[in-house]
Amino acid sequence: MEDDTSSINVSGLQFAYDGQPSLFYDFNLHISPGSRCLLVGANGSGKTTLLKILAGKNMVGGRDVVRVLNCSAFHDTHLVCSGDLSYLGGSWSKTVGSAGEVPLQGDFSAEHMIFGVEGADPVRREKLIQLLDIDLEWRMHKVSDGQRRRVQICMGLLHPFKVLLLDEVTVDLDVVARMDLLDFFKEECEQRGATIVYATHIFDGLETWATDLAYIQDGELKRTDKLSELPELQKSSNLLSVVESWLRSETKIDKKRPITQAQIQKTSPFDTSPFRSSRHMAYYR
Ligand SMILES: Nc1ncnc2c1ncn2[C@@H]1O[C@H](COP(=O)(O)OP(=O)(O)OP(=O)(O)O)[C@@H](O)[C@H]1O
Repeated sequence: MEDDTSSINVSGLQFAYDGQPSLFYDFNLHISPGSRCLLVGANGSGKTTLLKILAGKNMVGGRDVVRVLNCSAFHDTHLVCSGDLSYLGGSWSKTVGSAGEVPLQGDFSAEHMIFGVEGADPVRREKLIQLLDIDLEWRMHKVSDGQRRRVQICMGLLHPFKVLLLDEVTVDLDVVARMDLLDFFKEECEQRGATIVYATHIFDGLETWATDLAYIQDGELKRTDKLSELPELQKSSNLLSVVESWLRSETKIDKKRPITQAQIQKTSPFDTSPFRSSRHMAYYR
């Protein structure tokens, strides 16, 4: 059901890649302002696809299906152009307002990239350059992955976002950069009421950072929890082992599923999709 007070409202989302069975079917998700929500799930469960849909990169249904800040993520392009909605993904490019996708691997300086983002507040820009320890003289085609990532993150944060979607962007960062960045994100949520959805497989330090967690299996939302109320976490206080146990039990259930003769006939030796969920099994019947 639509909830006007949420930053993110997904109601009855259906989505399939061309020629594929539905990845999302009647998918619903509501995230409150100020949340730092971890998006967890196995490889291929749909995290990146969901983040891209939330970022307005795919048209899915009508204007009411995927709402961000009470606007349609796909139709209301001002969300991205204004910087209110920012998406930082795995590829080496950054969507910068109306300039569209900006590549981050050419022979440009870090300064050229960062100062090329229009309308940035100089104080915020300086803070981010310091925080991410960026040398403005770096040439983008000669930097390490972690250094290139810092510039990408800096550009993505220059405008004070209201909703930030992060797809495993801290993976190249060293421990200090990652922890400083997580602190900065926390501050942004607590001081400005910004909302962050963060898909990751790295759980170090996230027990006390995240406020919420959404767990996806094969495009289905298996659970959403307030981290402070997660019963398993109260027992072990280790998010990694909690998520590990969920993912391991997922595999066990799948392995126990019987394989029908029809599936064997319709499946190539390299296609494991019928093993993944009962919904996908139905597709192959
Ligand atoms: N462009 C595409 N065309 C067809 N199928 C795709 C495409 N991108 C992803 N998929 C499929 O959609 C499903 C979900 O992929 P997605 O990348 O969203 O998963 P994920 O949870 O982000 O995985 P990971 O943890 O590995 O990043 C997978 O089965 C994947 O094979």
